Amino acid sequence: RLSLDYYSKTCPSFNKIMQETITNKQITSPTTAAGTLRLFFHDCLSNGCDGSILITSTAFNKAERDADINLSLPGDPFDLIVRAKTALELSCPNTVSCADIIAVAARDLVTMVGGPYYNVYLGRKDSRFSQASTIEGQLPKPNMDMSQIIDLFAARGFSIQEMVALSGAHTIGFSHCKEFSSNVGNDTQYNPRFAQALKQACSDYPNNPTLSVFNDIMTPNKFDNLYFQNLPKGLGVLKSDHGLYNDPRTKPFVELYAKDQNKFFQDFARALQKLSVYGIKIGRKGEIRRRCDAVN
Ligand code: HEM
Ligand SMILES: [Ca+2]
Ligand SMILES: [Ca+2]
Repeated sequence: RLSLDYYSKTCPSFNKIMQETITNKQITSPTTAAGTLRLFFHDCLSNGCDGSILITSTAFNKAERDADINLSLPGDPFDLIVRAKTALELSCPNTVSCADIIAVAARDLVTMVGGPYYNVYLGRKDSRFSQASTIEGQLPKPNMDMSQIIDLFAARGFSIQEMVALSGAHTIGFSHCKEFSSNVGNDTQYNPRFAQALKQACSDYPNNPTLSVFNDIMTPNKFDNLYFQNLPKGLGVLKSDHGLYNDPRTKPFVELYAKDQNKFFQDFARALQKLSVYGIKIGRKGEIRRRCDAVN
């Protein structure tokens, strides 16, 4: 079973090593926080929070991280996990799972950029496989309509309110132009001046696929509720962001979180804590990987 002090005897330096590694990485690469939160979300929704997303492909196996939807995950969070795992293996070999490392890193980074703190229960095991072909349909896409997104979360036990709270993660980080550019011109939900600015920022994106914009133009690096305040003003970036304000099932929660940051923090923390134990493997259902990018 999971517990808060899972490593207190077997790896007493766990907390210290995690904190040092995470702080160093975030200070030198401030985009690590958003990247790690998205990495964690994608790991958990694809076959559970089991580190399956960290495995690299081989000649015989195309792994999850090479599925189309994961190709935009930045390198920094993967690098962070490697650093933490390397340091942990020196102090306490074969003890700490990669799945636990991501869960703690996501929590610490959310807190570090201004968001809420919540407890992360430990003792997850790592998956023994990772296949790109298994994740089709497991992750939301910005062009899905709201019913599809609601159903996708509901199938995993998350309510509409929890889904809206979790989407508040878009208060930090980036989206690449290809994720929204086809909607900007013909979607009236965008604020016209904002649409103009997005078009301009993305004008060269067919030639330059790395072009991207902030998810929250007001406070892109701070975890707060400005994302929800942006939506009624037409300042959402993705079609799915606009959808949250334009669907009667989700709109009341957008309005609630736009008004009340404490409520957003409370609900986000609770929902992310719930997500962080989704589909976990314990006991013999998994292993402690020696390297996070390969099964033992
Ligand atoms: C509700 C449905 C959701 C959809 C359709 C969606 C879609 C996307 C897309 C297309 C991007 C841009 C990625 C890129 O271009 O690099 C993105 C970014 C991001 N998403 Fe979501 N997302 C959803 C929910 C969530 C949830 C629940 C979380 C976490 C709890 C999350 C966390 C993030 C973060 C942190 C980023 C920024 C990543 C970065 O800066 O590297 N998203 N999302
Ligand atoms: Ca997984
Ligand atoms: Ca923000």
